This record gives sequence, C-alpha cells and structure tokens, in this order.
Amino acid sequence: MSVEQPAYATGVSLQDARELIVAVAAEHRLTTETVALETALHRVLAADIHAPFDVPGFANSAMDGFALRGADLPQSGERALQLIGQIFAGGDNVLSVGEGECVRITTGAPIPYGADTVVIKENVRVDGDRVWINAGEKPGGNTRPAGEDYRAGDLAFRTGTLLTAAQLGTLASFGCDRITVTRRIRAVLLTTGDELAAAGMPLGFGQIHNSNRFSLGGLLQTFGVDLLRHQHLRDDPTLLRAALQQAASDADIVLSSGGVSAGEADYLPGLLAEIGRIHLWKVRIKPGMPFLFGSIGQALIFSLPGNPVSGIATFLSLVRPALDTLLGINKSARKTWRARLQSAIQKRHSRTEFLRATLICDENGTLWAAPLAKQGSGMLRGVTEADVLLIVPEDMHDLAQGSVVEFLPLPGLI
Ligand SMILES: Nc1nc2c(c(=O)[nH]1)N[C@H]1C(S)=C(S)[C@@H](COP(=O)(O)OP(=O)(O)OC[C@H]3O[C@@H](n4cnc5c(N)ncnc54)[C@H](O)[C@@H]3O)O[C@H]1N2
Ligand code: MOO
Repeated sequence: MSVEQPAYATGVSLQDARELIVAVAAEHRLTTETVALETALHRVLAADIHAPFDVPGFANSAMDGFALRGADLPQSGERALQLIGQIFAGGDNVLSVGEGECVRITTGAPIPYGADTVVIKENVRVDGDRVWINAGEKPGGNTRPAGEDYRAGDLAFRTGTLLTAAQLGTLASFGCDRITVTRRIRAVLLTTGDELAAAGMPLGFGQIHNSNRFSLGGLLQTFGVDLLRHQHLRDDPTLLRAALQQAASDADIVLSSGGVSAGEADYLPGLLAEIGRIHLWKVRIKPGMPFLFGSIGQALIFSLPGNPVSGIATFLSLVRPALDTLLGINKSARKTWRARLQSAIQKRHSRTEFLRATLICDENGTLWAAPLAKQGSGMLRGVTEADVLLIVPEDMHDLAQGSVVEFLPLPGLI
C-alpha cells in the first residue's frame, strides 16, 4: 500500500519556499501602463531609460562669481580684469569674454564664449568696472561641463528600477513627463476569525480586536499595492468560499489571515484545494510555519497565519518577494543586510527563526542587533519596538555574541 503524497510542497525551507513562490509569481508578471511622472513615485520602470541629451545640456557656472579665461589668472599678487557684462541663470544674453575681461555670472548660467573659469564673488574685490582677482585660483574652477552628469545615450535606468524621489528628478531632467511602468498590484485583504471585533467596537467574552487588518493592510500599502478592499469573515466555510472566489476574480493577489493551521475551524487549506490550487503549505520557519500559498484562476493567494507577528514575518519574507516578481523589480534593488549579535542566542528547533531586534551602530561603524525580550508570535509589542527581523538559519543553534546575522528591515527603518 502506498502512502499518498500531497500534490503540493510542504515542510520546505524558507529558501525553497521563496524559490517556489517566485517561480509561480514569474508566470503572473503584470502588464504595463504609461503614467504621468507626478504619479510615478515607487512605481517600477517597464523599459530601459537612456539620457536623451547631455545633462547638463551646456557648460554652466557652479557658483555665483565672475567668468573669465583661466589663462588670465595671476600667478602671483592680484590682477584687475575688465567687467564687460553679466549673465544670470535663465538669461539669454550671449556674451564673449576676451583677454583681460570677465563677466558677472550666477550659478547655473551658461559660461560665456571664451571663458573657462569662474572665480567666486567672495574671493574678488570689485571696484567699478574693474574686478581684482588674487593668485591661487584654479583654471577651469567652479564650472560644470556639458554632459558631466549624463552623456546623451547613457543607460540611466534599467527595466525593473523601483523609482525613488531622486530618480523621478533625473527623469524630469531628461524632459520625461510620462513613463512606462508596471501596473500596480491589486489586492483584497481578508481577515478571518469569530473572535475578532473591529477596532472601535466593544469586545464580547473571548474577543480581541482585529489588528491584522491594519498591520497587513499597512504592509500592502507600504509596498505600493492597491488595496481594493478589506473584508472580515466569520469562520464559516460557505462565506469563506464565496469571499475567496470573489476576491480572486477582482484582484491579482488575495491576502488572508487566520484559519490555516490545525484547528477545527481552520478552513483555508481545504477551501483552496477545492476551488483553486495549493502550491505550498507549511514552511520551516518560526513564526509563520502554517503559511499557505496557492492560486485561484489568475490570482495568487497568500494565506498567512493569524498570529499577528507570524503575519508580518511571512509577509516580509514570503509575500514581498512575490510582489517584487509580479512587478518585475530588479533583484539588485534588494540588498542583503547583516549585523552582529549584541548578545548570544540559542535556538532549540530546526526551523529558520525570525527574531525581533533593534539596531545600534557603534562609533566604529559596526552595526549591532539586540534581540528584544518579547518574542511571542502573538505579541505585537516585539515587532512594534523592533527595527529588524533577524534571520537565524535552520542549522544554527548556538550563536555567540558578535556572530554576523542577516536581517530583514522592518518598514520605517529606512
Ligand atoms: N495543534 C496545532 N495548533 C496550532 C498549530 C499547529 O501546528 N498545531 N500552529 C500554531 C501556529 S504556529 C500558528 S502561527 C497558529 C496559526 O493559526 P491560524 O492561522 O489557523 O490562525 P488562527 O487560529 O485563526 O489565529 C491564531 C491566533 O491569531 C489571532 N488572530 C487571528 N486573526 C487575527 C487578527 N486579524 N487580528 C489579531 N489577531 C488575530 C487569533 O485570535 C489566534 O490567537 O496556530 C497555532 N496552533
Ligand atoms: O508559526 Mo506560529 O506563527 O509560530 O505562532
């Protein structure tokens, strides 16, 4: 008699779970759209961007002062140059500087013909139309050549770049007012559980407030996901089935919390198997072990364990890589972070553990991680007070003080 194997991965390592999730998400890459630059912050470029022209487009002054020929700078003592005019940033007067002459100039104004050097106004003495320059100035100083930032044709950004404020500025400097990006991920958040009351509602016996609605909804919003709606559901398989089906037809991803473990009212795995497909259930991590991943039609379903810290840890470690993949974010955009343990830790189990910790950078530039006392998966306080989740690998049990450990930054750290 053969023992039937489940048709999905189970009891896998964090690494294998991530790889599986990313592989499935890669089949669901989102389409693109063209948007106004004003709305492009934190969007993901869907095409390479090359500089359309030299930036800056013309040689200009880096300082307020006087433009002159470097050859006219005195080798010793001081020398008077003839002031023949002025050019301000945005001015359209075309000036030419000859031998022994100079032009008053402001920061950003085009360097006049013939000039190649700017001497700052603090370093000169102006006497009517004579400008006295001291020895010691650098020929070519205080100027910004055309193309010093980007040369026409330079590859400025690759497809998959997550656009930050500085990058939007660069795109604007190229004259781009519309850009092609991956469309936003649409999500529905479902929280489940008879014991939950909305914040603001009175609590009955055995009830707690629904905090995951805000911590998971907040994470979705932090990472730019378009949260279509949140719905809270009682532990009723009929209601859950209908809500899952509706959410899957409305959204690209469905995030649910609770009902994935071994309890009598944990309906999510059975329902997902019935109306969709389970790809993965249970990962060798703590907290978050009962994490469930599957799909219904085109939608990806992430069912996170109900414990508040488990939800946050599985979101950051397993859902976020899927979001990156759906959006086509460059792998290089995600850095690996490490710190040294401020105190020794011991781990008795063989799962990867996410430990809540604060970060301190000492005067030598060493980053230290101090694990917090409150590590229970139901204790939001630990994650609220932490900067990072330390990732303690499966096979490490005794870590001495000073050991180097990888971490996931919690939103708000950077
Ligand atoms: N016999 C077993 N029991 C449990 C196991 C197991 O393997 N065998 N796994 C434990 C682990 S680990 C976790 S994590 C939890 C996950 O359980 P569920 O995902 O089924 O979640 P629930 O039972 O619905 O809730 C767990 C816990 O979290 C609270 N919760 C749920 N939703 C919310 C919310 N929206 N806001 C705030 N708090 C919420 C809920 O009240 C429970 O206290 O199962 C263990 N049990
Ligand atoms: O996997 Mo659970 O999240 O340890 O409490």
